[in-house]
Amino acid sequence: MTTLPRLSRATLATLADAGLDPAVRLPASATTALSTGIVHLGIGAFHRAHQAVFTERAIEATGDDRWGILGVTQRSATVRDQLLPQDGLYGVLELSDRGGGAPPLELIGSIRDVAYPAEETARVLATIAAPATHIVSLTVTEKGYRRAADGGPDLADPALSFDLAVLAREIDRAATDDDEPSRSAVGLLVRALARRWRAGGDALTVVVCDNLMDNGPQVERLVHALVGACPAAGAGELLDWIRARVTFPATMVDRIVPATADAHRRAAERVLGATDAGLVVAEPFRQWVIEDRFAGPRPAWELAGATFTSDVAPYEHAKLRLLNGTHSLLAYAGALRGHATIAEAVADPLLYGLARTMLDEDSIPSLGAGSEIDLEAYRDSVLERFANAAIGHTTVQVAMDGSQKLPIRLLGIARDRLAVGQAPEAVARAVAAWMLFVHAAAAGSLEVAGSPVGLDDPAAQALGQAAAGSIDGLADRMLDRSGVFPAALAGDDRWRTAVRSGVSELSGIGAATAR
Ligand SMILES: NC(=O)c1ccc[n+]([C@@H]2O[C@H](COP(=O)([O-])OP(=O)(O)OC[C@H]3O[C@@H](n4cnc5c(N)ncnc54)[C@H](O)[C@@H]3O)[C@@H](O)[C@H]2O)c1
Ligand SMILES: O=P(O)(O)OC[C@@H](O)[C@@H](O)[C@H](O)[C@H](O)CO
Repeated sequence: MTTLPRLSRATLATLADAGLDPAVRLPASATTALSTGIVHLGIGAFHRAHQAVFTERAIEATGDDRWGILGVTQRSATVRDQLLPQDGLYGVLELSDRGGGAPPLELIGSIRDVAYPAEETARVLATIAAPATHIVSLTVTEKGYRRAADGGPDLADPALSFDLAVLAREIDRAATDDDEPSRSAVGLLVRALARRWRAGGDALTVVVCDNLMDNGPQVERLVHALVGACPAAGAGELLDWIRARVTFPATMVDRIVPATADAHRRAAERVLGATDAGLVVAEPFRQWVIEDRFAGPRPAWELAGATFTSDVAPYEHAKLRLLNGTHSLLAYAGALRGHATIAEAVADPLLYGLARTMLDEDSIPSLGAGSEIDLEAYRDSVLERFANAAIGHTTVQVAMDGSQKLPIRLLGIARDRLAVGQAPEAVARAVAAWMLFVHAAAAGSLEVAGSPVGLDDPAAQALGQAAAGSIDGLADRMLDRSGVFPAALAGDDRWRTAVRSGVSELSGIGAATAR
C-alpha cells in the first residue's frame, strides 16, 4: 500500500507537475503573497466552505493581495493542527447525488494562518488591532454569543463576567500585554475592539455569519451593551469609537455543510492523490447576501457571487424560516423515526407531508404578501436541496442546540401567524417534534441508526428537567418551564392548544417516543 503525501504547497506543486485529476480546482491565491486583512473567529467547517471560498474566488478575480485570512479556533486547537502543516491549504469536496464521475474538489488558499486563542491570545489581539486588518468575521454558533432571553448579554454567565473584568483592564491600559485567554467569543471580540481603539482606532467591519435573526445588528447591540456594562473609566469613550467607526452589516449565509466523515476524506484522497486533514464537504449551492455597510475596504466578494444590498431582511427571514425552520422539523421528527440523515427524513412521506404543510400553511404565509423573493420557488429548491442524498447531513447534527435555534427558526413564525388571527398548527407540530425529541433524548431512550442519542444543548439540564414525566403533560411543562418560550407565546391559549395537539399527534411516530 502506498502512503499518500499530505497536502501542502510543496505537495501541490509536485502533484500539479505530474498532472491533477480534472475534478480538482486549484487555488489561484496559492502563488500570491497575501497580507492578513480578515480575522475570522470560529474557524469551523462552515467558514471553510463558505466565506473562505468567496474570498478565494474574489482574490482570483482581482489579484487583490490584502485579503489573507487569520482563522481563530475557539474551543480546541484541532483546526490549527489540521491546517498549519498544510500551509493553510485544504479542499472543499462538493457532494451531489446527480451525475457520475469524480466529485469536484476545490482547493482553497485564502486562509494563511490559524491561531488557537487559549495559547495565542496576544497574537490574535495584535492582528485584530493592526491597520491592515479591515474585517473581523464570526461563525461561533448561536450559543457562542451568550445572549440572555431578551437578546442582551447574559451577564450572569461566568465566562462573560470574567471577560468583562479583562475588558476593564484592557480599557484602563492596566494590561498592555495581557494575554490571559478570553473565555467567550464575544468577550474576545470586545477586548480586540478595545485593543484596536487604543492602537489608533482605524475603522473595522464585523461580519457575523451565524444563523441569527438580524445577525450583524443583533451582535452590534450585544457589543454595545457589553461595553456599556463595563465599569472601566474609559468605557464610554470606547463605546463612542465603536459607534462611530465599527459597523456590523447584516448577512444571510447559505450552504449546507455537514461534518466531514472519514468516507469523505477517502473520496477526496482518491481525487487529489494526497491526504487532507482540513477537508470540508458541502452541497454545490452557496449564497451570501450582505448588507452594504462596510466601515472600510473589503474583498470584491460580489465577483465571487455574493449579493450586496441595503436590506438583507427579506432574504434572511425567508432563509431562516423556510430552510432552517424546515431543517429543524425534519431533524427532530426524523430522529424520532430513526432516520440518520435529513435526506432520509425528507424522503419519508409522513415527514415530507409535515414539512410541506408547515411551509405552505405557516412558514410562507408568515412572511406576508409581496415578498420580492419567489417563495414557492424557494420552497421547492430547499426541499430539493434537502433530498440530496450525497450530503449525509445527520439529523442529530441539525437537531443540536434546539433551545437556541427554535426562537430563530420557528417561534417567529408562530408569533406572526397568531398576530393575524391564525392558529399555527403546522409550526406547532414542529415544536412538538422538538419536545418529543428532548423527552426521549433526555430520558436516554432515543436511538438513531443503532446509536444512542443524548441531548446536546447548552440548556440540556433545564430541558431534561422540564421534559421528565409523562407525554401527557409534556407540552405544558415545556411551554412553562423550558425557558425557551416568550411569556406572550406561552400564555397564548391558541398556541398552547396547537402544541398539545401536536404532541399528541406525533407521540406515536417513532419507536423512541413509544417507550
Ligand atoms: N454548517 C452549515 O451548514 C452552516 C450553514 C450556515 C450557517 N452556519 C453557521 O455556522 C455555525 C458553525 O457551523 P459549522 O458547520 O462551522 O460548525 P462546526 O462545528 O464545524 O464549527 C463550529 C465553530 O463554532 C465554535 N463554537 C462552538 N461552540 C462555541 C461556543 N460556545 N463559543 C464559541 N465558539 C463556539 C467552534 O469552536 C467552531 O469553531 C452554525 O452554528 C451556523 O450559525 C452553518
Ligand atoms: O449549523 P447549525 O447547527 O446552526 O444548523 C444546522 C443547519 O440547519 C444549518 O447549518 C443549515 O445547514 C444551514 O443554515 C444552511 O445554510
